[in-house]
Parts: sequence; structure tokens; C-alpha cells
Amino acid sequence: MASISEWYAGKNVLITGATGFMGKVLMEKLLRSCPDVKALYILVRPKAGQSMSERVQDMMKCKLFDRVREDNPDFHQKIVPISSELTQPGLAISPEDVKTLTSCIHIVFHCAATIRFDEALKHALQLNVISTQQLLSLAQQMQQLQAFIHISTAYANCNRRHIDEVIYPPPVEPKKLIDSLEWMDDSMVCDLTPRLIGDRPNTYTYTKALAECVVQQESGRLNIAIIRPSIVGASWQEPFPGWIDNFNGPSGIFIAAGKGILRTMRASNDAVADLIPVDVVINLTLAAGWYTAVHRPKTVLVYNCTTGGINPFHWGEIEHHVMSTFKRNPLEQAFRRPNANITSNYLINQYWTLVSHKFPALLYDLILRLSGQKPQMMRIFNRLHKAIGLLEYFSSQDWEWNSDNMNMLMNQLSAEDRRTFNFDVRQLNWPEYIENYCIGTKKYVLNEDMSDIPAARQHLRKLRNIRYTFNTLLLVFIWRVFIARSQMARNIWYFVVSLCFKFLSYFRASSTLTQ
Ligand SMILES: CCCCC/C=C\C/C=C\CCCCCCCC(=O)SCCNC(=O)CCNC(=O)[C@H](O)C(C)(C)COP(=O)(O)OP(=O)(O)OC[C@H]1O[C@@H](n2cnc3c(N)ncnc32)[C@H](O)[C@@H]1OP(=O)(O)O
Ligand SMILES: NC(=O)C1=CN([C@@H]2O[C@H](COP(=O)(O)OP(=O)(O)OC[C@H]3O[C@@H](n4cnc5c(N)ncnc54)[C@H](OP(=O)(O)O)[C@@H]3O)[C@@H](O)[C@H]2O)C=CC1
Repeated sequence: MASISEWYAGKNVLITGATGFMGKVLMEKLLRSCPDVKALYILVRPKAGQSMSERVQDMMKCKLFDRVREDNPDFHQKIVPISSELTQPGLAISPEDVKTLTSCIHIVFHCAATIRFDEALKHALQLNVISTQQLLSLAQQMQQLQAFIHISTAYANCNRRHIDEVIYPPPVEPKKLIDSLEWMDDSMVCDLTPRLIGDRPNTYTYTKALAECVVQQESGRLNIAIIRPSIVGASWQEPFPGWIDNFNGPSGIFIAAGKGILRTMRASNDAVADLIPVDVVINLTLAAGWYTAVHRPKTVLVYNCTTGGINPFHWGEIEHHVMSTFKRNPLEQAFRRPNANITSNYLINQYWTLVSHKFPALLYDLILRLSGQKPQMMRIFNRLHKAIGLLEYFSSQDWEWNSDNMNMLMNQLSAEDRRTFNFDVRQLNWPEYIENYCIGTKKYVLNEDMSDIPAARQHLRKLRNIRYTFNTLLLVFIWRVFIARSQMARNIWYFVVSLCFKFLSYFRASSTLTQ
């Protein structure tokens, strides 16, 4: 049987969400490990004042593509951008482009989605559900289509503790919801949202669950697979360790901790941190594409792409390794020395939020105001608290995912494919992975240079000296205000000091006697 790379040779691939984190890694891997792939058609919209072509050109300059560029400097010739706004009718694809796509595409990878946890339900429904429906309708017209791979999330059914590789009944019939929301104005939808999402934490997981149901309903004659990754993190091995380009999931938390801004967060030390490296997800996705096309399973196969059941690691361990990495490889211009702690206790977290977040922010903003600058720290902390509030649900509990299909797929691969498209997370060394992940946030998200580490260390030493000076001044202040002004406090203070003195004298005398 042909290897995975051989199967992709000569194929036209359609990718949605190609400008996103996973979409880019998917393109890179296809171009590098399947060099004979015919073309990658990518659906892209203009954004933030940039045209579609400008965005694609910028994207291809990205460091992620360095290895591909080395192998094939003309790799851009294989990329065919197609203008598309997924929230528009017909995905806003021109009739000529529809004609091209329906005649030549062999495999579709649907990665596009809104992954925001605070997305308005109408928009999340439009993008995550309705555009999936529209893309499936387009796929039904593709004459050469062999597989359709839908990227979902392992948390689509996070209202369950144990999650099998099946499509669960939807919380509501998607079509009914789409029809109902159509006539409602935004404020009505907003009021109804908590009732609708029920025991799910946000509109993201809710609409991703509905999308899975739509995939099943609209599957028709298509060969479909659903990939459900858990928390997608930086790359493990490919194209190089530690590739990450956004603040999503834990990345923003790691950065905030490394900058010394985040000092406390509610999370369970003992809960499994179900992180999955992005290259593992992409390798599994490409292998699932091959398997779906070649073996044509009778039903929609769901692949839970998780680590917890195979090679578990816990949030407490993550905290330890993140802190240790950032102490050895500090981020530039840290606000304070990195020292974050996670706790599952609500009151303890509230206390530390007040003492370690709000108080220093107020103090810093006061200093900024006094020096004629604009206060900014409280605003940063308010945003951080909003983000943490939305993530806590996922870091405070754990889930059990069945990953039989991932194992089945691994057993279907030849030894060579298993190496080229490695998704065997049993080999993942977590401490090494977390170290590379943190360094990746420094290098690729914050664009900091590793050669500046000595200066960053010097800055941390300066912060330590400021803290010692501040603590000493605080002690003197407390002494002046509370001790020196009250006779009773003074008596207690002298009593404590004399007790310490007596203890020291006794200790010195007894140690002289024993000599
Ligand atoms: C050291 C101890 C570590 C212990 C770790 C413990 C716990 C880990 C925590 C959490 C892990 C759980 C993660 C669960 C993931 C579930 C998996 C999934 O299925 S899907 C993918 C996950 N989706 C997300 O992560 C999206 C979450 N983000 C949002 O919903 C929003 O971004 C937001 C948090 C609500 C913020 O919205 P807001 O409008 O305020 O800001 P923007 O998004 O527009 O961003 C503006 C600006 O800020 C940057 N940004 C965004 N997030 C962060 C952040 N967390 N920290 C710092 N900066 C952030 C963003 O890039 C923008 O920058 P710019 O303007 O320059 O583009
Ligand atoms: N990141 C994670 O931790 C996890 C992600 N997933 C799933 O993986 C998939 C990819 O996620 P990820 O790469 O992280 O997400 P990103 O937010 O990085 O990328 C989202 C992609 O969708 C595109 N998109 C969004 N809105 C539109 C629109 N209206 N029209 C056209 N394109 C649009 C974006 O394009 P543009 O650049 O124009 O905005 C971007 O390319 C999603 O389906 C997500 O649910 C699952 C589990 C975890």
C-alpha cells in the first residue's frame, strides 16, 4: 500500500483556517513531508486592512516555513489563495472559484472556527455551525473528493466526564436553533445564551458540539472524520521544537507568569493538564485524511486527540516547570520576578489576587500617574482576570477521553509513516516539552532574542533589590505607625525581642557547653 506521502502526491487539498495557528502548521507539514502534493487551495479573507494576497505573502515569510523554503524556495507556487468570508452566504466564494474547487479538490481540512470563549452566540453559530454546513454542501458537489476532515475539540462534550469517540446527541437540534436565532435581535440572544448553553462553559464548546452533529447530518455520501484535539500547545518536534504564535489556551498564562504579572490562578494541582502539541495534532490529522480516503470507513470516525489517558501530566507539574524555565530564561522587562502559584481554594486565590495583583497594580499606576504617565497596570490586570476567569473551568477539573481510534490509526501505519507522521505521545518528555514551549513563547510570540537573556537576568536582580528595599521600608513604616505610637504594641514588641534575645543567649550557652 502507498505511504501517506505517496497518497498525497498529485492531490489538491482545500484548507479552511489556513491563516490560523493549526492551519499554518498543517500547510507546512504537507509541503515538507508530502512534497509531491499538487496544490493547497486555502480559503482566506482580507483582514485588518490587508488584502487576501498581502496576508498570504506575509504568511509565507513566516519563520515556520523556513525548512520548507530551504527544501523548495518556490513552495509558494503550490499555494492557491481563494477569497472567502465564511460567514457570508455561499462562503462568499466567486462562481469561478466554486467551479475550480468542485472540479479539482481531493481532500478538505476544515480548521476555521472562532475559538474565543466570549464569542456572541449568533456569531459562533454562524461561523462554527452554519459555515460548516455550507462547506459540507460545497464538498457534496466536489467530483473528486475522497475525504473531508473536520477539526472539532475534545471539549465539545465537556459537560460529560467520560468522553468516547462518538458523536453525542446535540444539546438542541441545530436547524431549530439556527431558525430561532435568525429572527431574534442581539440582546435577546444574549439574554437567552446562558439557558441555551446549559452545563457547557461557553458558546465555543456549545457550537463545536452542534457542528459535530451537523457534520453527521450532512455527511451524505462523503467520507468524513472528526479530529478532537484537547488543549493545543506549541510544537514538540516539528518543524522545530516550541513553535507557537498566539496567546490562546495556556500560552498567554505562561507569558503572564513569566513576565511576573500573574502570581496566582485558580487551577487544580492534581488535575490532568491535557495539552497536546500542535505537530502531534497535525500528524494525526494528515494520517486520518489518508486513512479516511483509502479505507472509507462506513461511519464518521471520531479521533479524540489527547494525552491524559496515555501520558498524563498535571497542572501542578506544569506550574513547576514553567516557573523553573522562566527563572533560567527570563523574559525581557518583567514586571516582577516570576513566582506564580496555582490553588484550587477560592478564598486563598482571592487573597493573593488582592495582595499580589491588585495592590502592586495600584501602586505601579500611582507611580506612573505621579511621573506624568498614563496608568496601565490595572487595565492589564483586568484583562488578565477576564482571561483567567474563562480558562479556570478547564484547569480546575479533569476528563477521561477514550483514544482507541488514535491507537487503531497508529497500528495501521507503516514503520516509516509512524516516524514521519509521529503522533505517539507516549514518547513525549513533558519537562523538556514545557521548557521548549516557554522558550517558544519568548522567541516566537514575544519576538525576544535569546542573546538578551543576560540583560533580562540583570533586570530580575534589579527587581529583587527593589523588593528587598520595599520590604525594609514597609517594615520601618509599620514600626513607625503601629509600634512607636502605641504603648501596648511597644510592650509586645519589646517582649518579643527580649524573648528572641533570651533564646539566642540560651542557644549560644548550650552550644558552648557541648564543645
Ligand atoms: C504558571 C502557571 C501555569 C499554570 C497553568 C494553569 C492553567 C492553564 C490555563 C488554561 C488552560 C485551559 C485552556 C483550555 C482550552 C480549551 C481548548 C480549546 O478547545 S480551543 C482554544 C482555546 N481558545 C482560547 O484559548 C481562546 C481564549 N481567548 C479568548 O477567548 C479571548 O482572547 C479573551 C481571553 C476573552 C480576551 O479577549 P479580549 O477581547 O479582551 O482580547 P483579544 O482576544 O482581542 O486580544 C487582545 C490582545 O491581547 C492578546 N491576548 C489575548 N489573550 C491574551 C492572554 N491570555 N494574555 C495576554 N495577552 C492576550 C491578543 O493577542 C491581542 O493582542 P494584539 O492586540 O496585539 O493582537
Ligand atoms: N487552539 C486550540 O487549542 C484548539 C483548537 N481547536 C480547533 O482547531 C481549529 C483551529 O484552531 P486554531 O488554529 O487554534 O484557531 P485560530 O484562531 O488560530 O484560527 C482560526 C482560523 O479560522 C479563520 N476564520 C475565522 N473566522 C473566519 C471567517 N469569518 N472567514 C474565514 N476564515 C475565518 C481564521 O482566519 P483569519 O486569520 O482571517 O481570522 C483563522 O485562519 C478550530 O476548529 C478549533 O476549534 C480544537 C482544540 C484546541
